[in-house]
Amino acid sequence: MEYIHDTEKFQFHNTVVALGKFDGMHKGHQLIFDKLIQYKKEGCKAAVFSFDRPPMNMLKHKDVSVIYTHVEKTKLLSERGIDIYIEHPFTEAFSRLQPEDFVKEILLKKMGMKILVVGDDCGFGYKRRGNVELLKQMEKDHDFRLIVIPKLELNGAIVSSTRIRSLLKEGKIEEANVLMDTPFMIYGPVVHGNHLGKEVLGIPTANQVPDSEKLLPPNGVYVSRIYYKGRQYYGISNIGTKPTIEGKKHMGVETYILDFHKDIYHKEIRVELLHYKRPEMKFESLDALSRQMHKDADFARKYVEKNF
Ligand SMILES: Cc1cc2nc3c(=O)[nH]c(=O)nc-3n(C[C@H](O)[C@H](O)[C@H](O)COP(=O)(O)O)c2cc1C
Ligand SMILES: Nc1ncnc2c1ncn2[C@@H]1O[C@H](COP(=O)(O)OP(=O)(O)O)[C@@H](O)[C@H]1O
Repeated sequence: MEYIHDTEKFQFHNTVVALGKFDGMHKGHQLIFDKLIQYKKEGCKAAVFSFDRPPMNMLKHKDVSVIYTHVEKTKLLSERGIDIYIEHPFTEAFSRLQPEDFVKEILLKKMGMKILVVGDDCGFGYKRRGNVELLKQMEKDHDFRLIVIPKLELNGAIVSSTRIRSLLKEGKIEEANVLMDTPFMIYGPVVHGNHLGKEVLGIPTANQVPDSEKLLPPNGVYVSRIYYKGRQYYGISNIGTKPTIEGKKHMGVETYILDFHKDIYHKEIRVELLHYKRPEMKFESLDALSRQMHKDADFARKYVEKNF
C-alpha cells in the first residue's frame, strides 16, 4: 500500500476513492471498503482519502483522541487490500477550498478518480458545504460515478466512530466490539519494562506504550487475544500506570500471553481486548500483586475455554 502524507504532490490514475476519516474502521466503514475492493477487481486502484489532523486552534473541542493511530490505521487498511492511503495536509488554504474545486482539482485531476464512494452524510470542502446532493449534481457534468452507502444501523442505533468512542470511554468493551469489524486493538512494538514480570512476579508481561493520542478504555485488566507473526494467542492484559510499582508513571499495556515462551522484544504485536475483568489497583506488596495476576491468568484461561 502507498501511504501518502505531509505532501500535496501525488498523481494517480483510474482510482476508486473513499472519502473520510474512518476512525475505528468499524462495520459501517467496512461496507464502503467492500465497494472499493469490488471495483479494484474491475481494474481500479482502491484509494482512501483522509486529512491529517486540523491544527489545534481550528478544532471546536479539545478531545482529539482516536480509536486507531496513523500506524494502526495504515496497518489495517493495507491488510484490507487498499492500494493508496492519503492523509492530505489540512492547511489553512486547503480548508478554504470550495467543494466543487476539491472534486475537480484534487479528486478528478490528482487522484484520477473514476468512482467515488461516500457515506450518505458526507461533508467536505469549505464549511463542509459539499454533500451528496452536490456530488449528484457534479456527477452529471463530470466523468465519475458516485456510489452512496447508507449508514449502517445495529442494535437500534447508527454505527459511528463517536458511538464507539463513548462505549470505549465507559468501559463497555464488548458493546464497542460488536460495532467494530475486529475487536478494539493496540498495535505496536514490545518494549522493555522494569524486568519485574518474569523474575519477581513469576509472570512475564509484554509491554506496549500506546501513542498519547490513542483512546483507551478505563484502566483495568482485560482478557485479550494476541496476534504475533500471523499466529493467534490468548492472554490477559493490564491497561494503566501500574500504581503498585514505584517510579515514573506512564500509560502502558502489559500482556501475559498464555502458553507462550518466546523473546519478543522490539517485535510488533496486536493485542485485542475482549472482556473487562477488574479495575487496576494498588497492592500493598509485590506478593499480593503476583497472587492476583496469577488469578487473573487463570480467569483468562477459563474465559477463553468457555467462549472461544
Ligand atoms: C493480568 C495483569 C494484571 C495486572 N494488574 C495490576 C494491578 O492491578 N495493579 C498494578 O499496579 N499493576 C498491575 N499489573 C501490571 C504489573 O504491575 C506489571 O505487569 C509488573 O509490574 C511487571 O512489569 P514489567 O513488565 O515492567 O516488569 C498487571 C499486569 C497483568 C499482566
Ligand atoms: N508468555 C509470555 N507473555 C509475555 N511475554 C513473554 C512471555 N514469554 C516470554 N515473554 C518475553 O518476556 C518479556 C517480558 O518479561 P518481563 O520480565 O515482564 O520483562 P519486561 O519488564 O521487560 O517486560 C516479554 O517482552 C517477552 O519478550
